[in-house]
Amino acid sequence: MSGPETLHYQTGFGNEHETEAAQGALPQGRFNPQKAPYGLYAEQFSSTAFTAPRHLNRRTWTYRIRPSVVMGDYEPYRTEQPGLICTGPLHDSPPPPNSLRWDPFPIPEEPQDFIDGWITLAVNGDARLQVGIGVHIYCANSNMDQRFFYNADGELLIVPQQGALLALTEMGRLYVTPGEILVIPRGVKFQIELPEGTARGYICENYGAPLELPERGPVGANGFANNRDFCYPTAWYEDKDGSFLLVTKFAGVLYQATLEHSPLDVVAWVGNSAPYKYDLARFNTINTVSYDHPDPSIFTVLTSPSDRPGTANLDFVIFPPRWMVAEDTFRPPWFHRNVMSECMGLIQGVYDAKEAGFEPGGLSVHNCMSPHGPEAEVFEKASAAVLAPERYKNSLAFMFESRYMLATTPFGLGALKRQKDYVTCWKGLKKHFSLPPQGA
Ligand SMILES: O=C(O)Cc1cc(O)ccc1O
Ligand SMILES: [Fe+2]
Repeated sequence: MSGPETLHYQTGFGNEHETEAAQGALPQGRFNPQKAPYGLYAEQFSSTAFTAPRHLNRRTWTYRIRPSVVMGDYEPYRTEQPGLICTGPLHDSPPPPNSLRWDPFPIPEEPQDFIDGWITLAVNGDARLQVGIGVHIYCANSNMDQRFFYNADGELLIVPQQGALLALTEMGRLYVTPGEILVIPRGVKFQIELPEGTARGYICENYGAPLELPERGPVGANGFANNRDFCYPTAWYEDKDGSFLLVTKFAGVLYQATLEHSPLDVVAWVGNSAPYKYDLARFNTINTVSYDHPDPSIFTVLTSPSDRPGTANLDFVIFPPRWMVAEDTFRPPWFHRNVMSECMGLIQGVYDAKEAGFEPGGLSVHNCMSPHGPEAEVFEKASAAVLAPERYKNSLAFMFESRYMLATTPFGLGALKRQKDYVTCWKGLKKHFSLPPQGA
């Protein structure tokens, strides 16, 4: 097993990293010399168009034992389990204006690896147009065995909630635990192992532009997620012949192809497109020290911009442990209606707007313009609270926020884990209105 202690990382978001698992494997001074060192093949991996502006351009040169084209043809994916992976658009499922919430899904009894353990709950946009997101959860109890996966439909933002993940990828290995996130670029081949035997968590599949760090504006040169805290793997490879499957999701359809060698055969690489992990505890939280509850955009870790300025295809926002000091302020999230569609999950603890019914591993969807906010008990309590400085401890919630309305999958709508009475958490909000007596 490769525990956290044996793995080394290179740090710096979007840096041009370079790494070799065998000394001298990385060509110097050019990317594709006539003969690459040690008989390796050079292969470029492009995550943005060749012509994307320099500050957005992402590509990596890999030096591998065999080029990726050494593989069988793709054919439809064969599985005994009916798949629960869906991709936008969902033509027969209009996005619901009702707010939705699910209890956590259980880890299955039957063997299920990371790929077969995907359940899609909501999607928007259109993967074929590279617009929108898919929201999935995963519940797994087996390592991916003799098979590898890549997603042609988007980048994967993986948010573990329970159990560590060991991601074996073309660019190297990453060990990721709850409280950390893992981002795997579109197209990178990988295998997930479960060092603790079981794992559960969330996946946001980003069909749009690769996630990037948000602007800091007047906050300045530091703060929020700092570039140096993003960890990229060092080169690692296996020179393994055998009988393997490469599974891919391409325009919403799963395919498989045979491989006679492990595709994790990159001995050296250089570039700025690679999987990375980030410990959410490193987030430098910035908030009010005077009054009012600021918009949660102050908690944005990563953003996938759309073509409309400031209006994201996907914002990944967290609600980390922090001090609350706002004076004369209703401190929990306010009641609101938002043009952006919100999908929330909970990694641990209790979320300040919802003290009951929103469990770690659960998920909620509050769609475009659908009203939501603190539940009745939270409203009463926070309206009467003594406003001393208070530390919000041991709690970590997050939000996938998108400009596009979220459609719920038929499985998600029909799931026993869906709380059919979610709306009743606001039923107890009483009328408090009264004017002072006339002439008083
Ligand atoms: O709906 C939610 O709980 C997420 C949220 C949190 C917050 O602090 C302000 C606005 C918002 O949408
Ligand atoms: Fe909200």
